[in-house]
Amino acid sequence: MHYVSTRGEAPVLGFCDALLAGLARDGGLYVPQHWPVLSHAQIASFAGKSYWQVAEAVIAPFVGDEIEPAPLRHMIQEAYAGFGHPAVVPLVQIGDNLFVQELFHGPTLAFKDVAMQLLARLMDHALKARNKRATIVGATSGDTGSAAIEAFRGLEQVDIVILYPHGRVSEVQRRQMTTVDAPNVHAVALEGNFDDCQAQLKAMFNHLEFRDEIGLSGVNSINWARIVAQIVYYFTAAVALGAPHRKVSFSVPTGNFGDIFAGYVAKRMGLPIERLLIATNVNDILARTIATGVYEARGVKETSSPSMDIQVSSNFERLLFDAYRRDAGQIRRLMGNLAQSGAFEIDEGAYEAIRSEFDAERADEKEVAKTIGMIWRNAGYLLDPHTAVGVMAAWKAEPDRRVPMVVLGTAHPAKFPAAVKDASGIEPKLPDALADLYERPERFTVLPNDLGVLEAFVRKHSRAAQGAAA
Ligand SMILES: Cc1ncc(COP(=O)(O)O)c(C=O)c1O
Ligand SMILES: N[C@@H](CCOP(=O)(O)O)C(=O)O
Repeated sequence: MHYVSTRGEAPVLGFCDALLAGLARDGGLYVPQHWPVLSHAQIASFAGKSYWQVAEAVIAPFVGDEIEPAPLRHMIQEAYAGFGHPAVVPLVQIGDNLFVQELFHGPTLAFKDVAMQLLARLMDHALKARNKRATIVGATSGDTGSAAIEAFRGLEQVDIVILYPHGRVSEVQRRQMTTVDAPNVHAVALEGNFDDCQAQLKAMFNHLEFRDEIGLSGVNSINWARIVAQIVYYFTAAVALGAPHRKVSFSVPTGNFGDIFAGYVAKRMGLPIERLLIATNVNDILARTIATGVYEARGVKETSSPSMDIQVSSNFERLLFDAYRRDAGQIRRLMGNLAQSGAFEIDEGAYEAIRSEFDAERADEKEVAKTIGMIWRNAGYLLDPHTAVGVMAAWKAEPDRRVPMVVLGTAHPAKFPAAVKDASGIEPKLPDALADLYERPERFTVLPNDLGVLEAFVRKHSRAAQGAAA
């Protein structure tokens, strides 16, 4: 399998090089040259299989012959062995034809662990095979950062710097990033919002000299391998509910568009998904885009679902690339408009292609609180605010739910205890492994939203830049 950039001006790479590259050198995102398709019989055969078996079948076509089957299997098995539920990502019914897929049984209690636990193993494998070191820089609104730090801490081949928006993540999220005592981990509280963190990260990738000097790699969903690992749970959920003989819809709490894009890929691979519902909080750029065809960034508002307080949704570029029939020139034009004027308009044919696959709904702060309270009272189930956005969107989009609707449960309620308690009266408890989180000492550096300062910090902590032997 080969990977091409959505902007068409970067080298075509194999899986491991795309994995280590993160963002393409032309500023675009890597996507596979074609979508692999699984047969009806193959999808049907997933029924009753363990999570790692389905993961192996779904992920292997994207890896091709770049990693031998035995080590790939071993990495997948190891990645999910530590999850706190035997089903890894169990389904829970919370209403008529309404389910939550709990993606938060990994070590940092958010769906990011599902991909990050595998990504760290894949990167370590690829770096060792090349006898190389990498410096990972990640941008986070809270969950990617903690999952990445947990997955990469102590790894000999990598140094990791995580940029999070100062004062705009929950206390649990912050402590998960700042209390890890490992010499290769560096948490930076950036004076700005998540979009600033992501913009600085992309600026580092686009500064090619710096990128090469530090061996820059990425763990955000701009990295194709993140998306690959997230495709798997669409298959396990749908098959548990009767696929491929029956269609299933998904409501996905959305920010950077990575998680729902994984659902789109699952559909391209042959999974019978009826609708993909983009669920946004009041930072609703994607809901507005689906309604009007105009993608227009506005100021970010702080909400009780901080991980979705995002305006520029990186992975939407991957969808546009498909919707424009893979015309990279069109993507360069749209991204140029976005950089220049903060907006672009999607042409009619591409807009129709997007509308044929996606719906979108938005939930405001009152609706999120109401949803958490109602589901607690009616189903005895505690939602985190991000998942609550997904449930409210599902109610709005499909009140009668002809087909089963799976809401992706993207975080454990204990990551956002204040918001959950306000809405339900219940204070969710952290699992035992994190019970002393509030007592652990914190270690982080506050830095201004300034590329030069950030690059100097990263360079100082990069063993690759200092020429340390791998
Ligand atoms: C808890 C939670 N829910 C939803 C999202 C949105 O996912 P995505 O950015 O893949 O759209 C995020 C962050 O990415 C998150 O951390
Ligand atoms: N919500 C995310 C934002 C970054 O998203 P990613 O999927 O591109 O890593 C977070 O929690 O950091």
